Amino acid sequence: MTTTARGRQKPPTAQGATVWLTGLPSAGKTTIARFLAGRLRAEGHRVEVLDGDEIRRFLSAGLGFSREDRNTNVQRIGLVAEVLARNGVLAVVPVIAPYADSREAVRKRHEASGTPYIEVHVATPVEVCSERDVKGLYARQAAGRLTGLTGVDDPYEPPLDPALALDTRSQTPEQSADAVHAVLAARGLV
Ligand SMILES: Nc1ncnc2c1ncn2[C@@H]1O[C@H](COP(=O)(O)OS(=O)(=O)O)[C@@H](OP(=O)(O)O)[C@H]1O
Ligand SMILES: Nc1ncnc2c1ncn2[C@@H]1O[C@H](COP(=O)(O)OP(=O)(O)O)[C@@H](O)[C@H]1O
Repeated sequence: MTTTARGRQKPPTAQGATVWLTGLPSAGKTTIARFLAGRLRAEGHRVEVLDGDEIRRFLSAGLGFSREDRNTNVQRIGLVAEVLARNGVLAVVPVIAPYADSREAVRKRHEASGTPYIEVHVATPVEVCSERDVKGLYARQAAGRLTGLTGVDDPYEPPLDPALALDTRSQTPEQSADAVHAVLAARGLV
């Protein structure tokens, strides 16, 4: 607590951060984001989950999955996340963000304002993702009804130096979320 000029007690300013969960479709990004957000909220933190699907319905409506459109989508989300995080919110971002240069631009935006940015690679192999196939995208691609699926016939550039890489084959979603929480705790952010 700090004391104001009039002697009133002011709560300490909350420290925000962006946690970006990058990985293939069906890797586990959304599931981990939900578990992590639930735990953080229960601890009293201000949390927003910027879900890729929801963002694409509104903020990024009309964008497709070309390299250019994905970059535009990721930069928009990066801007919103940074604004939230700069103002004390823990912004949790389960978004594929397949290109390293796009992710780097988001990192730089955070660095420019001194806002913590934590990159987590949800490193589920494509074979496991295609078995999970939560939204049926891998089946549609295999049937020739979808092209440009990330990790199959569209690029995914894995992070070279993430704060954390998760092997979701050997963890429950809760364990994966707890591992992300541990990184936040180690950095004094929670
Ligand atoms: N061609 C293609 N490639 C990848 N993903 C596809 C595609 N078409 C639709 N979808 C669905 O779009 C969901 C959101 O994508 P993102 O906004 O996270 O993608 S990106 O970062 O802009 O690349 C993404 O959500 P998740 O499955 O939760 O990752 C997919 O379900
Ligand atoms: N450790 C784990 N972390 C996250 N998801 C997991 C894990 N283990 C199994 N899963 C399952 O994998 C699927 C991932 O789906 P989802 O979170 O929608 O992926 P994405 O958002 O990356 O497309 C869910 O059915 C989830 O229950």
